[in-house]
Amino acid sequence: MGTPLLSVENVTVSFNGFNALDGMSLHLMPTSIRVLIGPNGAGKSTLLDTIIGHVRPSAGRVVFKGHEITRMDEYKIVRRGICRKFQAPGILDNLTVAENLNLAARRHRECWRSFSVGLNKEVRAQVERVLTLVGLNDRKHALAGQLSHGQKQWLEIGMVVASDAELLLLDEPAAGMSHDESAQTAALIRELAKQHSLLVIDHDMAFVDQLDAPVSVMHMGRMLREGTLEEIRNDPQIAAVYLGRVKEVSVA
Ligand SMILES: Nc1ncnc2c1ncn2[C@@H]1O[C@H](COP(=O)(O)OP(=O)(O)OP(=O)(O)O)[C@@H](O)[C@H]1O
Repeated sequence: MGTPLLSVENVTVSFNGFNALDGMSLHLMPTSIRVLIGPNGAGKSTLLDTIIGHVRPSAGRVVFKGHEITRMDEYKIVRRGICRKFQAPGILDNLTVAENLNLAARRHRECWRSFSVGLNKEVRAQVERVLTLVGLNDRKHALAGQLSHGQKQWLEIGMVVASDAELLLLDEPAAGMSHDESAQTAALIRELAKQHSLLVIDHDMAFVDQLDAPVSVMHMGRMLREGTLEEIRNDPQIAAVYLGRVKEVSVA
């Protein structure tokens, strides 16, 4: 087994004495997808917040590409190659699709090389590559505000990719999408996993099934179980932690 891209080791996060994460551990290999599920309040968002440096753990460590990033400032973690996409799109409605991608690609590169001669050419090439990847080539001159809900989500995923993030943290990327849009989003995530790693929170088991990836189940701030979706579905302990929501886990 190779070296993980990301290791979360025994992390504890407390809010006023309550442990939202309580000795949580998770390892993610390069170019892989991991789905994170768990009942409400299990600590999934807090885990993503901790990885990106938004909340500080009181114990444990987070290691990314061999370097400890625990308690590092959020902007430094982003520069190192981790990017989080929230459920609500954070795109600029009055700019075109290409302009939004251009901003994302440029912002990251200018942090590193303000005086680079080849910057414009490099940014343009990156924008073209991402437009194709997220399937928005024919919408590149459209205002982002005029896109459908699904297209907005793909644009935002594209912005994360344009910023050269190696690890993408996605929070319910297919929420509110039609059946077809969900399927396209799952295909996009599988395509992205050829070059990136993705940690995806989702509650929609039909969507999780399409991702065809290992599933980690969180409960009360820790890892309860890891396995295939099939193994998770057939595990009585997992059905028990979901209480009334057993059906959601067991039905495709
Ligand atoms: N800033 C905060 N201050 C106090 N408590 C918090 C804070 N953030 C989260 N919590 C608590 O920590 C626990 C874990 O919350 P978290 O949002 O990480 O769970 P989750 O698994 O993402 O849940 P959901 O699926 O409902 O989004 C919850 O009990 C929540 O109320």
